[in-house]
Amino acid sequence: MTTQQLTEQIIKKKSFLCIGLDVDLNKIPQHLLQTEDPIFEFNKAIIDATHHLCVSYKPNTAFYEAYGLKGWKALEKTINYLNKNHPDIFTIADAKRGDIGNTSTMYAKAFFEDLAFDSVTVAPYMGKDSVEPFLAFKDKHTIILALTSNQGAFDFQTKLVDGKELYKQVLETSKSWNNSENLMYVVGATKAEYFADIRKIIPSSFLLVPGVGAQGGNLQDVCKYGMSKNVGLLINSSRGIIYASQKEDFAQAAAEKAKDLQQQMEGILNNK
Ligand SMILES: O=C(O)c1cc(=O)[nH]c(=O)n1[C@@H]1O[C@H](COP(=O)(O)O)[C@@H](O)[C@H]1O
Repeated sequence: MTTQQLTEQIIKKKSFLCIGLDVDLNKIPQHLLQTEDPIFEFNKAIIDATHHLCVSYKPNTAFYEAYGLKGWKALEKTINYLNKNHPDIFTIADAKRGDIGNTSTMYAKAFFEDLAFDSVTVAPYMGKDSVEPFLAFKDKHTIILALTSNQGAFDFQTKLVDGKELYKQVLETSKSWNNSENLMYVVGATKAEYFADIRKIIPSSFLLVPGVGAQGGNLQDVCKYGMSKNVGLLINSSRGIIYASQKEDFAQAAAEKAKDLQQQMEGILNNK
């Protein structure tokens, strides 16, 4: 999917919501545990109830890898289900990969070819040759960590290197990489006051913004400082949506939480 097509979906659905599919078997409704594939059944019910309210889904691979082969199979079934039934939805494998070049190529094949995701999250700290193998894939997107939502972001990312914050060095340097038009960036919703500075360096790139909901980030503030001419934002919420209820009505409850965010987004887009 191209960024142009993603923007068209945002305008059509009046939403720039990304729902995080971070499935924890301790948190899903008990009755699903009796099914053959509880992780996939949970995802399918959430997707069926929310696909009209969001433009993207982001399974974090940790929540699948934790369950071994069963978990990876459920991830494969989930991406296949999305690609077959909702090809207009932008899919993100949140895997935070990155390694020496030939290893990154294999990671890229795993997520872009074998699993056919539209994008993958990548840690940029091994530099250009660790990220370019992902960028080489046409119409696929590489979402690198810029300024993350957690407290530890202040350990390194905001430290000055040659007089400039490290995350700004990442933003600036990454623009010179081959196929950098395929880059998107992670910026945490908990860091709203940084968005204006970030937009000075990357005015139109898409930003994946996690941290709304369970981590306390504020949607209005993020949009005020982070929205570009073409919207340029994907706001992620995982636990705040998918665990709205642990009872039989869990999918309906998730849809209500998603609808609440979608309506706020519609209001913001109308006033843009
Ligand atoms: O790359 C990410 O998506 C990510 C980056 C970041 O800075 N902070 C962050 O929370 N995430 C992911 O976004 C999701 C947030 O989940 P909730 O806090 O439950 O909404 C999790 O899958 C995190 O791993």
